[in-house]
Amino acid sequence: MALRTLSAKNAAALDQELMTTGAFSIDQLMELAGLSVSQAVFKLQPLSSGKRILVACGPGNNGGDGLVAARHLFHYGYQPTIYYPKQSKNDLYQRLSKQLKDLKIPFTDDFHGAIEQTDHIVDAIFGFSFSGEVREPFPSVIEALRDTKIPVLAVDAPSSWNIEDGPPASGPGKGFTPDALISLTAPKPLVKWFQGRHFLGGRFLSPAVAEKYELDLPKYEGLDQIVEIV
Ligand SMILES: NC(=O)C1=CN([C@@H]2O[C@H](COP(=O)(O)OP(=O)(O)OC[C@H]3O[C@@H](n4cnc5c(N)ncnc54)[C@H](O)[C@@H]3O)[C@@H](O)[C@H]2O)[C@H](O)CC1
Ligand SMILES: [K+]
Repeated sequence: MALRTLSAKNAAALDQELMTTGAFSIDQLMELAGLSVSQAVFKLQPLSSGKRILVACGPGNNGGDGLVAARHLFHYGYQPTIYYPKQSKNDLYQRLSKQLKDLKIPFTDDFHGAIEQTDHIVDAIFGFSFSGEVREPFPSVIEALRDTKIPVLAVDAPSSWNIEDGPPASGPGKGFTPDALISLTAPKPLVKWFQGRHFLGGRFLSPAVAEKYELDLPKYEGLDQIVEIV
């Protein structure tokens, strides 16, 4: 099933529309995005195969999705660890971090040490607003994601990939091919170059918005917040 894609520009416009005329708040959208990420982890990494999940969070909303996912994962019985080197002062991210600290979920500054002690990794570093060369402190983190044998689930985009043009031809992300991807609301054009397991989240889109942005509304099963694209 090849779903229609959403450019970075239209993804930002759609989010703005949901939060204005659509009357959603960013907290709601991020909660639903993070919940869908947690469900993808549950599908990819059964609790019986290892509970340790390293969640790498970037400075924007992609990172926020990772923080939300970590909270849900804790409640499912996983042991998340957070790497969040560029913490935003924004109230929403502060509250999401506080919720995790109240659950005694560890935050680490040592990504390279943490990657040796995890069963699965969530790449919530950059989403549809990534552009240009990867800036510090993330180049060595992206290299570690590229080189590790531990499975990686990328949130909305493999971090460092160009949203329209896919994998970078140079830099730390050259050769970074995560095992799985969860696209949020709609796949971005980069999925053309992605070959792993692919999930879609965003079970809140109205038929009218889907039609306006020319998106496919997939058939979600039961209580699922995700659907696997096969
Ligand atoms: N509709 C949905 O399903 C929702 C998805 N969400 C997620 O939000 C991201 C997009 O979030 P945004 O804040 O616009 O941007 P990013 O997180 O992708 O990144 C911005 C952040 O990164 C910095 N940055 C950009 N380029 C670089 C670079 N080359 N080097 C270093 N740092 C860089 C930039 O300065 C910002 O700080 C979307 O993909 C979804 O994951 C929302 O949760 C809402 C609902
Ligand atoms: K990402």
